[in-house]
Amino acid sequence: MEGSYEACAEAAAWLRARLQEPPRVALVCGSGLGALAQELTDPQSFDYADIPHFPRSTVQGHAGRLVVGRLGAGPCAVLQGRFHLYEGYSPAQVVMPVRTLALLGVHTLVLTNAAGALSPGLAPGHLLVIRDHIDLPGLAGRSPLVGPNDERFGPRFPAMTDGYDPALRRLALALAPPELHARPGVYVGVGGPSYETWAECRLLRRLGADAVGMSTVSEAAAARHCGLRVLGLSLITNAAPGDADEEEEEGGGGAGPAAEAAPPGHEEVLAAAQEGARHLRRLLLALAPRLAEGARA
Ligand SMILES: O=P(O)(O)O[C@@H]1C[C@H](O)[C@@H](CO)O1
Ligand SMILES: Nc1nc2[nH]cnc2c(=O)[nH]1
Repeated sequence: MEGSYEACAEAAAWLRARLQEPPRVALVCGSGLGALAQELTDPQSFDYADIPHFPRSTVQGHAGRLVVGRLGAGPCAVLQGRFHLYEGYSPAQVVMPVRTLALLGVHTLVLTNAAGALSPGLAPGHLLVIRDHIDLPGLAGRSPLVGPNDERFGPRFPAMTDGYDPALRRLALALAPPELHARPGVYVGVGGPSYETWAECRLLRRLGADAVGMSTVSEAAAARHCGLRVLGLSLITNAAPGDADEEEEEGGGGAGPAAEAAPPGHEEVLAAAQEGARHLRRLLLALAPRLAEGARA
């Protein structure tokens, strides 16, 4: 039952019976980004604990609440909190809210996250508009699409070359406030919950990733499987470790990696995300009319 079509359909029916208007657009808030829901007017709020079959949020900065209201003129659902593989949830549980919202009639999904910068051009407070992703858990067999395929969600072999909608991406880049220094790039999703080692960061950079995080990729795969349009936004909250460890290894007398930057921590991630959310809220409002347009891809 966990994460099955029937579980998602029951959750969707429960919500439909209580909503003034079913949402057409949905937004998933990353760590510390729950304030994005403050842009909704006429909000109705539901604790995940009350929605049938919804998992529980266990991570600080993820309130565990679904808020449905109007973003601009269009009906929109905001998930204040998501589920991660490192919490012990299965890939199907992680994407259960996305599939539930698809069954409610959502056609466009905005995935936000807090991420570490791998690319030297990115710094805390900057926005990476996701052009493409590397789904490391998925490549290792932990995709929500593994297992018997339920055709009511989508096809056995969905394409992912068009994972992130190019028109929405261009629009986000054009409308982002200058404070966000928005640029397109590649997000790599890892399993977590430990932050990356120096060597892992070096590997991820060589794979072509610009930012690293512990979410988003499973949700994007499930969303495309259901035919949703996806916009992915990574708010950079910290620099992932750089490339400076060789010198220490060789006994070169350098300051060494520990001196280069403080190691990442969740408190720092939350603080930077809350700061950046102010500007992200403006971007969402500007995007609202175009998010509301359109049907499933
Ligand atoms: O849900 P997101 O991807 O925004 O959360 C990031 C990844 C980890 O859950 C946490 C690490 O600080 O923030
Ligand atoms: N994996 C990972 N996730 C993050 N989320 C926010 N910052 C980071 C980071 O540096 N690494």
